[in-house]
Amino acid sequence: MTDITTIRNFSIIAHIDHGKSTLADRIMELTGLIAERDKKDQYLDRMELEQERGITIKSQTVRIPYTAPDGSKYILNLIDTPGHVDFSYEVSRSLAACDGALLVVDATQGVEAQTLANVYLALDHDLDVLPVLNKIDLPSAHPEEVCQEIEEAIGLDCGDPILVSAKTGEGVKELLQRLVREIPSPKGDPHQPLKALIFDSWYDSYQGVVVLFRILEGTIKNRQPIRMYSTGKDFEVTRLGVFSPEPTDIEELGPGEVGFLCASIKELDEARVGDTITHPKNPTQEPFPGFKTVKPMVFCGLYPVEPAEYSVLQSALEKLQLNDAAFAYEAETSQALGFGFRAGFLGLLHMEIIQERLEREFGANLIATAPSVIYEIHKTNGEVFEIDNPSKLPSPGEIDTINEPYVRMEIHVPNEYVGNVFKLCEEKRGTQKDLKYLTANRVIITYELPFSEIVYDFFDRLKSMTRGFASLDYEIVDYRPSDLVKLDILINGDPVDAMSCIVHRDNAYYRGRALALKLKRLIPRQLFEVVIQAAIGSKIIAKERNAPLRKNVTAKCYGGDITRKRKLLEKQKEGKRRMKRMGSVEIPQEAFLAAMQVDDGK
Ligand SMILES: Nc1nc2c(ncn2[C@@H]2O[C@H](COP(=O)(O)OP(=O)(O)OP(=O)(O)O)[C@@H](O)[C@H]2O)c(=O)[nH]1
Repeated sequence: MTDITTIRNFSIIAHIDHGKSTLADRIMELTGLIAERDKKDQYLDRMELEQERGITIKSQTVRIPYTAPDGSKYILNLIDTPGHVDFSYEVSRSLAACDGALLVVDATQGVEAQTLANVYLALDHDLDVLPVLNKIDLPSAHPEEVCQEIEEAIGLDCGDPILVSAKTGEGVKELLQRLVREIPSPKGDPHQPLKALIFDSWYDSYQGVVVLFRILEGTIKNRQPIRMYSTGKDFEVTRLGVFSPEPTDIEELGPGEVGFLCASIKELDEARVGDTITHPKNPTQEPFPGFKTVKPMVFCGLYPVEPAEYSVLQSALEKLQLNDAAFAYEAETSQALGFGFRAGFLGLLHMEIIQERLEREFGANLIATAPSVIYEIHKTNGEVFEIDNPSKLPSPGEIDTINEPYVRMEIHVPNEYVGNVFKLCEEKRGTQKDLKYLTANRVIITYELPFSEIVYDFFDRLKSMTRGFASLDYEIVDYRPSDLVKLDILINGDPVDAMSCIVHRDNAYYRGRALALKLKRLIPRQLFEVVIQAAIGSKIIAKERNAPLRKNVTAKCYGGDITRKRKLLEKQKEGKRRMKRMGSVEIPQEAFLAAMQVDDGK
C-alpha cells in the first residue's frame, strides 16, 4: 500500500490539439516510465484508429513513479481524458477520480471553447486546476496575453504560469515539481469500509470485464470478495493491478490509489461506470452518488451491403457495444435496404468512429443512412412518443406538434469572423443569446439552435467560414415545438424510406429540389431511365431524371486489350461493393448521405 501523502491523482484537460497527449508522453519519458527508444508516438492513444485521427477515445490511466530533485518519491496517477465535445461525459467521470488537473492551453492559440467547458467540469468536481501554457517553443507563442485570457475568462489565478514545450520537453521537469507541490494528495482511511469509484470499465476477451477504479476509503486485496453497490452483486477479485504503463499485478491497494481489477464479470452492465465497489461483509454506508447515464442523441441506419452479411454486422455490433456503453443499437427493417440496424451515438464524431471501426476492425461492408436526431411527436389523439427515424413519422393529419431538441452553443472566434458566424447560425434557425469579448479581438458568441441543423454540415461550414479559427462547445438544453415536415424521396416511383428526412417547412421546397439534383448526380446512369422525385406528403415538389445509358462500359476499350478490360471490370466491381440494389436500380452509399450535403442556399 502506498503512503497516501505521496499520491497525486490528476488529469490533463485541454482543448483539442493543444498538446495533451504530447505532454503526457513527455511526462512518462522524463520520469523514465517509457524509454525514448520504445516510445510509440503518443502512448496513451492506444487504438490504431485513435493514432490516425490523433484523438483519444477511451480513457487510459497510468501510474508513474516519480522522484523529485530533493529525493522524495511520489506516485503520480495520470488519468487521461478525451478532448472532444461528444465525449464530455467521459471527461467528467475521469475527473471524478482526480484531485487536480493540469489545464493545458496552447500559447499560440489561447483559450478555446473546450478549454472553458473542460475547466468548468473540473471546477464542478472541486479540482485544483494548474494552468500550463504549452508550445512556448513556437515563435508565435504569446504567453502573457494567454495568461490574461485565462484570468479573465476563467477566473483562474495565472500570476505564476507554468510554461512548457511538450514537444521539446522544456519546462516539463519544473511542471512535475509544481504538480507535486500544488496538487493535493488524496484523503482516505484504510480502516474504513471499502468504497471505490468505478470510473471506467471495458470488455476484454481474455479477462472479461476490466474495471478501473479509485479507492476513496478502505483497501482492496487480490482474491477478496467485492460487491457492486447498485446491483448488490458479489464477485471475487481474480486480478488486481495498475497500468505502469503495461498492466502490472499488485497484491493490495489502499485509499487514494488508482488501479484495475478483474473479477470474472461477464457483462459491462455489472460494473457500471459511476458505481461503488464495496465489501460484502462490511459495506460502506455512503456510496458515490453515481453519474448521469448518457443517452445517444444521434441515430442512423446501418445495413449490410449484401443481405448475407447481416450476421457479420450483427456480431460486430455486439462486440463493439461490449466496449462502449454509450453506443446503442437495435434491429430495424427498411423497405429499401432490407434487414439492418438502427444505431444511436453521442454525437457525429462518435458515429464516424463506430462506422469506421465496423469497417476496419470487423470487415463489415455497410451502407449508412444520414443521421437523425430524436423527435418528440404529439399526436392529435393525445399520444406522445419519440422517433429516431424520420420514416417513422406519422402522417401529417395525425400530428398535433413535433418537438425537436435544441442545443445551446458557445462559439469562440476572432472578431473578423463574427459576421460569418451570425450568418451561418441564422441560416441554421439559430437565436442569438449572448456575445462577449474574451479579449479585444476574440469573441464568445452564444446561440440556441435546433440540434438537427448541426448534425449535418454545421462543423465543416463553420470551419471554412472562419478559416478554422472557430472553436465550439454545445449541450442539449430542451425540446421545442417546430413546424417540421417529412421530405420523402422516390426513385422510379418507389419511396426510399432510408432517404426520408425531417426538415423545417420553410426550407422544405429548397431542400427537396437540391436533394433531388444531388441524387441525380450521385446515382449513376443505368440501362433504363431513373426518375428521382422529392415529395412532401403526396405532393411532388421536385423531379429529376437520369437518361438511360446506351453503351456497355467495356465498349470504350480499344482493340480488345484484355487486361485493360479486366481492370475496368474490376474497378466496376470495386465500385459495386458500395452499391445497394433497390428493385432494379443501383444506388451508391453516398446517395444515402446526400441529405447531409445540401444546405438551404440562403
Ligand atoms: N511546436 C509544438 N508543437 C506541439 C507541442 N505540443 C504539442 N504539439 C503538437 O500539437 C499537435 C497536437 O498535439 P496533441 O498532443 O496530439 O494534442 P491533444 O491535445 O492531445 O489532442 P487530442 O488528443 O486530439 O485532444 C501535435 O501535432 C503535436 O505535435 C509543443 O510544445 N510545441
